[in-house]
Amino acid sequence: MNMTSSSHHRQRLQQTRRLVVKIGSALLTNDGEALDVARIQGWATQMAALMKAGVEVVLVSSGSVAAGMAQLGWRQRPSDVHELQAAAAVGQMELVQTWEHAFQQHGIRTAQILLTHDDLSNRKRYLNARSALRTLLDLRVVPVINENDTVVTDEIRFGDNDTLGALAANLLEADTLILLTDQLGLFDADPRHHPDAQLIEEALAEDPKIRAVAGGGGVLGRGGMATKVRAARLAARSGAATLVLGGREDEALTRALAGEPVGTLLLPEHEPITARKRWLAGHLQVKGTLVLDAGAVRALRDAGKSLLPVGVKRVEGDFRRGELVQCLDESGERIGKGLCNYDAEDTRQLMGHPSHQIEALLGYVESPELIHRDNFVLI
Ligand SMILES: Nc1ncnc2c1ncn2[C@@H]1O[C@H](COP(=O)(O)OP(=O)(O)O)[C@@H](O)[C@H]1O
Ligand SMILES: N[C@@H](CCC(=O)OP(=O)(O)O)C(=O)O
Repeated sequence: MNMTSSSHHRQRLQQTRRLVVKIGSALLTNDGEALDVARIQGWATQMAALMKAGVEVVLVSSGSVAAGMAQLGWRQRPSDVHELQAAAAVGQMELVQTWEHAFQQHGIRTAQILLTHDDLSNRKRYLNARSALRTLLDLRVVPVINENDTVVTDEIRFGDNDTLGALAANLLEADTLILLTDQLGLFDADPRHHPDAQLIEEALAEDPKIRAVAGGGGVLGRGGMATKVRAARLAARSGAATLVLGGREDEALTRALAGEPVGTLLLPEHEPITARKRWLAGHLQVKGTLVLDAGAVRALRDAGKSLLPVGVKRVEGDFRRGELVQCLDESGERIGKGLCNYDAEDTRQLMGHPSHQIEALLGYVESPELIHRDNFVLI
């Protein structure tokens, strides 16, 4: 196994700013019993504490089919897709109410987001989802994401919210994806069938040996470790580390983000910044244009610096904070692209001004730079 020095990599979990937590069906419903409300409250308490410490939290919650089955008194997961969809529709109501109630105890609101994989491969819907989710995070609301089971057939058959968790991590450039599950992590063989299997503490998400040990899941969720390992590879594209973590352990989330050696950490091959830049270069569509003066072009191209508002001469397009913009020199040649820390209107107000005037011009300061160098790629 491609083991790496444990403590060093665990530290990156302590630095998590934006976290996606995905919780599987088996865990949420205590292996198919009704929703485990006490545990849900426990996880909400841990997430609320993380939010108070400044971490942005996005939740991907499975469990609609399993909760619906319990409510309808079905003991066996039906194979008929329409019955699965009916169970999901019933269960989703209880699921979101339970999360809303659990977070309410901490003065935090939640929002229901139902997505399909198709939504995230369609450019326009992808950007819509991204903007809505970013706005919710700005409002300190916890998005509770699940698949839109009524309109899909493949996903509901294969039950794969692990992938949805990874896509959410890509979409929001999260630094950490936690897959909470019913095992302590990824083992070198399925512990349900091999009681002496050993927990893998750390590996590269791309390691082929990791793929080989990951088997399918139980009867409720079904994705198993195979979809978790694939999700870790997807999340690694945008630089996120994935932690497969036992959700039944006390304070599992709190301990993991304090850097304790719990669960299996699946790391991106490239440093987060390099991975994010590669992903930025290939995966996002530009929403606007900044025309830069010669000094700013030199700072970005030759000195690898961040872009400051003072070096911007013109702003085109209508983009939101955090969206991708391209940077051109005054002759129209493309210099690069990056994520802009201010929306188009604010950027227009700031252009040409030194950063110490930002507060006076806008009444707030998001950051002194318009585009941080970690979020910029040269073309
Ligand atoms: N190498 C492995 N290590 C740990 N669990 C494994 C492994 N291979 C298969 N599994 C199975 O994956 C299951 C978890 O996946 P799944 O049932 O889909 O859960 P979830 O609902 O959390 O997504 C475990 O209960 C276990 O039986
Ligand atoms: N939308 C389905 C997703 C099922 C699913 O992915 O389950 P899991 O493998 O337990 O995360 C549900 O909520 O039941």
